Amino acid sequence: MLQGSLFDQDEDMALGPLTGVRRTTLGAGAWIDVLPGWLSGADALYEHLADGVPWQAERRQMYERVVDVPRLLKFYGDGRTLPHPVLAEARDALSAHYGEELGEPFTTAGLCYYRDGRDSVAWHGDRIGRGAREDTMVAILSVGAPRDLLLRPLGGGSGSTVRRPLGHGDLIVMGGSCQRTWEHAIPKSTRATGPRISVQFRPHGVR
Ligand SMILES: O=C(O)CCC(=O)C(=O)O
Ligand SMILES: [Fe+2]
Repeated sequence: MLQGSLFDQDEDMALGPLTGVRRTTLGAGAWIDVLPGWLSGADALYEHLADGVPWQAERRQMYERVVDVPRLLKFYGDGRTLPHPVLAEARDALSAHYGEELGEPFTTAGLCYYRDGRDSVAWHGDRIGRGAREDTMVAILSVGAPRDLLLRPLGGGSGSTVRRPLGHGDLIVMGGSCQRTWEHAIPKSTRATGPRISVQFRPHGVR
């Protein structure tokens, strides 16, 4: 459960204007846009998603072993009804704000549930789809406990790692060549860490 005292339990859920995003150029054609507190009143969304999404535990082949994926997942493809109306509002606001630069709308939503600090996502780029070849954007809305998102240039060594803490209601957008020239990760945390849910909005064919 979230600690009520830390969060805005009674605040109305509302998305702020995207005009407040701040862009950081990472290099090699990659950038990130950050907007802390994009969604206010995010407690209700966290609770709704934690309880209401049919979360899936997945297992993946890793070399000769099958291992648990260290987070729960649920993917909503193009045209699927999202589990809360504010997520459709968020997707449409992102499409309106970035449409010209991106050249297409955001259409899918991937949800991840990090139950505690042991859950994580290893270094990767979102390169299953077109992100392997083309510039694109992946926009992430974070709710629940804060976790760090790390970014590093592909093959560039850990000296150039960028750390962006993502808190309750925060938005980060990875853009340009970020998925193919950089990698990102949510590292495990050894500190007592509450649960976090992230919602990744992507265009059609990016995964
Ligand atoms: O949880 C996050 O913020 C990142 C998730 C991610 O990188 C992914 O699902 O591809
Ligand atoms: Fe990713």
